[in-house]
Amino acid sequence: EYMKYKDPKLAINVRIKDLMSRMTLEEKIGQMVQIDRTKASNKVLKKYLIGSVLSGGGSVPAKRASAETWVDMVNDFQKGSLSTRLGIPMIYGIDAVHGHNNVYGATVFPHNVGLGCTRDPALVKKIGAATALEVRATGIPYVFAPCIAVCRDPRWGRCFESYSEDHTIVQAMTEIIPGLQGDIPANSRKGVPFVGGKQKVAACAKHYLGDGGTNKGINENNTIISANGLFSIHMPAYYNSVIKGVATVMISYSSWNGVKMHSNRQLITGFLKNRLKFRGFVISDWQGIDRMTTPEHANYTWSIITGVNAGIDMIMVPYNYTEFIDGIIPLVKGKFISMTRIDDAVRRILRVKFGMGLFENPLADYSMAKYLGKKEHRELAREAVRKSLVLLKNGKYADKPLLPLSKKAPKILVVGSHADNIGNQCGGWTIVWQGKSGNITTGTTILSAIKKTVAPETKVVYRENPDAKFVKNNKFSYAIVVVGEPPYAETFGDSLSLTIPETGINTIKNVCGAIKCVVVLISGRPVVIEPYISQIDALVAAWLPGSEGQGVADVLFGDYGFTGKLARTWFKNVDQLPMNVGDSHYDPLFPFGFGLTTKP
Ligand SMILES: OC[C@@H]1[C@@H](O)[C@H](O)[C@@H](O)c2nc(CNc3ccccc3)cn21
Repeated sequence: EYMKYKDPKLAINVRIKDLMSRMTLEEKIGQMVQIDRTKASNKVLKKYLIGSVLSGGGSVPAKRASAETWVDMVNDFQKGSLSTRLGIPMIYGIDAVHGHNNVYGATVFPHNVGLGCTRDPALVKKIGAATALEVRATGIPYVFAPCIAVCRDPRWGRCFESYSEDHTIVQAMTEIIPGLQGDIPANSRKGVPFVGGKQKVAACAKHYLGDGGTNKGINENNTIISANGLFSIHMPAYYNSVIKGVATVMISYSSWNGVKMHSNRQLITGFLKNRLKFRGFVISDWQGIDRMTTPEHANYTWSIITGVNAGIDMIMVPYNYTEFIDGIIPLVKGKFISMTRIDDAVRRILRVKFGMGLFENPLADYSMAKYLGKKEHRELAREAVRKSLVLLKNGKYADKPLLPLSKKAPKILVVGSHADNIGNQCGGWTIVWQGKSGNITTGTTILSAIKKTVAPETKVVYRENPDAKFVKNNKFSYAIVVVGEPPYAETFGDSLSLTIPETGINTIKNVCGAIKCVVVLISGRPVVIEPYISQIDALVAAWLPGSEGQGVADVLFGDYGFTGKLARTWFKNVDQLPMNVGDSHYDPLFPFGFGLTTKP
């Protein structure tokens, strides 16, 4: 029969009010629960009234699953939610942090560390729009992106997820949010979540607050900084995100001056909700409330009370959802958590779901499958790769630049662990959580791009790690050396040494010691390179370019000029860290903003 909340002609506030008035405590609590897909099913969603499901890094319905398989999985979960008493649709979330990176065949864009070097917010907005289409192709309406961390120490394992050490660049790159969600209508109230229809997705500004400022870059650790420092460096991009209508904000595992962010009521409720007027929902990180205690999960009751009372609206449980539900219900009944707090959380979640049209379009179809890995998106990614490259050295003598390389050299040598390896050029959060070396998805390796770019008569010889004799005795005009960091994510990426693996250094020495070489560095951050600079003729920072390696060859061979500028200080040695632009003591190998250019 007719119920106001089901009527799309009514104002969202009217629909929320009507629905809230009908909901039991169990139905309200269910909306606050997000579980991993491995624990979800049509039956579980129906029985426990779960409001959200996620794919953790690399969690897929099947290896190399097609868009249609994804759609079928999401729809099956959704039908469970739609069959509940009130039929509130669930929202499925996934980390699409550089394209739809969990999905085989999706376009993999450069990671944020490279995008910051483009200084091109309009480009990043287009990347958001393309990503939204590829995510919707798989029936998913919500992404845990963008990460708007301001990484202040490259020893942090997640520094590659940060656009820059300079918050103003991070602020500019929040343009990805209207790309993902759509432009907010001119007269809409600031802070209200906005998602413009079935070709757009809800976004998530993360991780609030100060994730990029932890001590020595230790992941999930302590950000020791004054309130002034926190608000001037780590907060600004959240203003931009809220003004642009970001639908959700994810809380950081890290602490500020010893206080866990997941417990920080002043910053979550006091500032983000009450001062910035953020009206979307706040989501915890994975087991974020468990990790409020040491050891984690040591006092789950306290974690639930403190996390929910701090202002967390949706809990990424993700596995022990019965423990959470059975834990929180008595806490509300016993007034440890007020009904007002629960209603605020549910209202925010419903506002996002109503606002994005999820009640009207809860189920996906196969009509958007064609967007996954679409040629136009790969061309956009290729452009982003071109603009992200930073030329740090171009020839041992200023009047003898090595780049752009000749396409007509008779014979050239390509070497290195990262030259013919899609997995290595994509980095972490690709196909699997940590990323993986090898032929893990579709795309163009740097080697195949080089082969496509040089003249047909040019001979391209590839050796992953040749010895010096081979290099010397084969009359190569020059060598392209592609080496760098292996893929990593989160704590696995934390490094105090910031060296690249020995093999890569070996390759540089063997090759650059014998013939003219251009080193293309694949890394998630500045790494130790100073000791080898004198042996290297030309040096390119390529960051983590993603699936479209053609963009690297486009610029190496002069079809396009180098334009990228460092968005991060390149240190001389790790003893200098942390060292950021503006610091009183600033003695970099290459300063923030540095980047040589070449003419196309
Ligand atoms: O994938 C969901 C979230 C992601 O959006 C956050 O940015 C990230 O902090 C995040 N981490 C995990 C899983 N972390 C984890 C760490 C150690 C063991 C198991 C899981 C999930 N997520």
